[in-house]
Amino acid sequence: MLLPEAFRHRLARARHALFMIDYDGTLAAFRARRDLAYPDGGVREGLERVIASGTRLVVISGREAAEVSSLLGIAGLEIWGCHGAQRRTADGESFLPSLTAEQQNLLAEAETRALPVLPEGTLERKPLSLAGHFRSLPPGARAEAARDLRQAWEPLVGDDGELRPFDGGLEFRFRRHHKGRAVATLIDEEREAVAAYAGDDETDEDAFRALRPSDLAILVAESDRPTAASLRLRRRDVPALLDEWAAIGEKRREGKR
Ligand SMILES: O=P(O)(O)OC[C@H]1O[C@H](O[C@H]2O[C@H](CO)[C@@H](O)[C@H](O)[C@H]2O)[C@H](O)[C@@H](O)[C@@H]1O
Repeated sequence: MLLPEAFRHRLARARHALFMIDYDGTLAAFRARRDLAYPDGGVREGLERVIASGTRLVVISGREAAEVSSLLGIAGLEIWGCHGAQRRTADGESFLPSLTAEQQNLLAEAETRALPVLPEGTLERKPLSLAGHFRSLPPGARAEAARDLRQAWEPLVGDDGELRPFDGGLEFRFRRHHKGRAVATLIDEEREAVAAYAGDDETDEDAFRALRPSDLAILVAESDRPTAASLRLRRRDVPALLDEWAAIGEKRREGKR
């Protein structure tokens, strides 16, 4: 059993369940080619089983939702992309907040500053942010690219724009778009639900901190590190975690019949 016993009991008795989970580094291994980061074995089946067991399952990713959707290829999956600012419903309808003219100018300026310092093909343009990726660079060039990009973007940091490191890169984003906000919104929509969030990265710490004390924050990591999560699992444990969660829901459903 991977879930703490007290949480298992709460989940077994819950009338509503909410499971929020990150994509890269949690459901899929990191790859130098972002378009090839397909889910690990057993993940698709596990997610489908969780949904069928009656849980509201939401994937919350730094990527645009459509990318996660095409990598996962699961019909009827709710995905909140762009660090949770973009909402894609289970029906595939997508809602993206618009940027102000000032924000659009800031993003354009960030792109202008990034292009001369980043090797070709390492800047990812997203609807609400820009991410510089260092994973595909030779080890010796990574620190240099990270330093140069930080220096290029630092003058743009202010009340609105911020720099956030993530596993393998650095992102220029807007402060109000973060996973903690998405989690707070979902919990507000599902006040009665027993909830959990699982993720691996620095950006997932925002999500952990937005949970209620009775919810479960799961860090997916190979070794310990400072975190707001109370449980740590390895990525290879994730399919079993999904199965365990689904089995509890299935039992709850059988009990209701
Ligand atoms: O919030 P997540 O679902 O964890 O997304 C975080 C970022 O994931 C992607 O980048 C990461 O995965 C790539 C594929 O394995 C890898 O090449 C890169 O080094 C990783 O940082 C995605 O490209 C970003 O937009 C997401 O913010």
